[in-house]
Amino acid sequence: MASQLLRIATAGSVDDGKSTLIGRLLYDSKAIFEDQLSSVERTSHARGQDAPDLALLTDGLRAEREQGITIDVAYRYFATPKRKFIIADTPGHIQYTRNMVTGASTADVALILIDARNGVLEQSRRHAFLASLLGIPHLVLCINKMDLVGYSQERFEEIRADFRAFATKLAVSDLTFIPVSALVGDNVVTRSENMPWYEGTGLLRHLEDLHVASDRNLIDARFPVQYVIRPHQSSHATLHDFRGYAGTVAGGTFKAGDEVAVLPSGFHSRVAKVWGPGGTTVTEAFAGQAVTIELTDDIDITRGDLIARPANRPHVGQDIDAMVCWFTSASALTEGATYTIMHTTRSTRASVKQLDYRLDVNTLHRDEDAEQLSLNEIGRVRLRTQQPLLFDSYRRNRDTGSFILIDEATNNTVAAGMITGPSQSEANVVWHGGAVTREQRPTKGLTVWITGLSGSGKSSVAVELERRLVASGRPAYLLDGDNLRHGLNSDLGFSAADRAENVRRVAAVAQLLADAGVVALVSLVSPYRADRDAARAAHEQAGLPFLEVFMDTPLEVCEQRDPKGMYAKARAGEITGFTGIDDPYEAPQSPDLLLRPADGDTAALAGIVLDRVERLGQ
Ligand SMILES: Nc1ncnc2c1ncn2[C@@H]1O[C@H](COP(=O)(O)OS(=O)(=O)O)[C@@H](OP(=O)(O)O)[C@H]1O
Ligand SMILES: Nc1ncnc2c1ncn2[C@@H]1O[C@H](COP(=O)(O)OP(=O)(O)O)[C@@H](O)[C@H]1O
Repeated sequence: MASQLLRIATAGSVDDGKSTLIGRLLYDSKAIFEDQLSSVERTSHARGQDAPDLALLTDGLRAEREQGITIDVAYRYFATPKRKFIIADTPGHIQYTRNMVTGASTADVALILIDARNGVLEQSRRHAFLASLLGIPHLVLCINKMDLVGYSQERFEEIRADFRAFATKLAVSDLTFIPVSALVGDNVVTRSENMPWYEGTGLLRHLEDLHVASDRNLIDARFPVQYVIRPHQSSHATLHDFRGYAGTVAGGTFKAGDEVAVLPSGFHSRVAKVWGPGGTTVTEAFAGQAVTIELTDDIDITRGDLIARPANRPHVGQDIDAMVCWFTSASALTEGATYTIMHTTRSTRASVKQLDYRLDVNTLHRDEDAEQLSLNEIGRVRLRTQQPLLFDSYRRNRDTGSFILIDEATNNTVAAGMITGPSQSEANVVWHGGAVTREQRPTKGLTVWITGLSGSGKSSVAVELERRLVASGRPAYLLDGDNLRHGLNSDLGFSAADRAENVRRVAAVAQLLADAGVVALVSLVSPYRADRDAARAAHEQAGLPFLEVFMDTPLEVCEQRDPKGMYAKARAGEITGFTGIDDPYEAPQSPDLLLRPADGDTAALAGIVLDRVERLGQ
């Protein structure tokens, strides 16, 4: 593989020596153009300086930049024989949050500068926090101006200990400290002879050797469709019938032959071909590559849809929890406000249902009474979108996990957001507590969630459980997917989005029953892991026990039983998207209970579940 590109974000102010450090990297690695250098040398000379002022390399650029208000982040490219680098240089002025978020959201590594004389300042903590919020996997702390503290090892150790104490509260997995002097050149490109006590590598060497391949998410295949190339659109005769989907791979890989699911419709197909930018086919497309995908079937796909794997899909939903950074002083984020949300290739409207808290980035304190987010402030919000989004958590995927908010009146970008996950219940809505507490109720409720293929025996076990529990005096109630689809869920079909909604509603009803002291017995195919996980999370958040029972009956057995003749119809093509046949079933990875036909008949299986329920207490 060609030398891997490293994306670097820098944080720190001019005073910390950031510009000089970048200049030093470019200068000592001979990565700057001759004309730039001679201009810097001339200017330095004119100012009576002997050595070139390396800060001019980046500051000159900044001066140009500040004339225009739109470009806040400058990207510098340089290369060594080992690697190519892009540095996002974000000025440390008032718009720091915005600049850091825009400049650093794709970074592999963040360089944070600390002036050795000043030690860890609020600003250093803020930058480190932002880097961790943005999910930048590697953090390099350059303790700069070591020449001004007599190259003191003690001072270096002191700053390192101080910063480490703060960093334990952050989600940073790789933290490196390098003592440098950008001005003199110590430990930037060449190892310093002034600090023999430092046994690590210099900055450039560290950046060259940084292993980032494993940081990339190669598992979750995601392809947000940017535009559809329709048949007859091309005048080229051979392309006359061509229908392709253009976009940038946002995770995992895509290659011809891959089975895919198109969301939100849930239709399945296969990748026929993957076209690269040059108009030739490529064997495989990776995250970050712009390609056109051709499928074997003609499916109705529009911009904003997403192609994924049948057994590995993003969340589909309208209720989203996210951390949001507010960018503008012209307005503030408040509950109830509505914005345009741009998420991957989809845009829709989003309203702020709730501002959970505002975060003090210096102390990491959460202010739950906050009523708004102003310029540079960060907080957690709950959003409701008009159309469902197809998303992952930002932690899992930076592309499908991030969005921006646009003010509909001014068309300005007012915020960037990082999705933490689907909204975790209505627990934060003002809940009108009744007069009776859960403890005061005569029985303790819980939810038994039985998942499995159609015909796996879910209903049989659930019916038997209900009978036995009620006979023993314990209130229990069966929520059967089939039955609920006649009433509560009669508006839902079997697309991935509808199934997600089906599961969400049934989980909400189960939660109410469990809260009331009833054993809610859910019998639902619920084929997607993410949906079941969300049901569990909602229960856990509300402090209610949740028991996931997996009816692990092999497909062949279910198909043989075929009590309603559904499998026969699915095989005959009379029903499409039937779970197990041409729709996926994502088996639970760690269910609370796993029941197999070999474990006994319905009565025996119900007995196993009952045992577990009784062990949870009354
Ligand atoms: N396309 C498709 N896929 C799966 N199942 C289908 C489909 N179409 C109809 N049915 C019948 O509907 C029952 C499943 O409904 P659920 O509400 O449990 O499904 S889901 O949880 O929303 O996936 C299920 O009933 P059970 O056999 O009781 O599980 C099926 O008989
Ligand atoms: N443990 C079992 N052993 C043998 N047959 C079973 C068992 N459990 C259920 N069945 C039979 O399998 C069929 C499907 O069961 P059902 O409970 O309706 O499944 P599901 O609710 O998962 O669709 C029924 O005909 C039922 O009699």
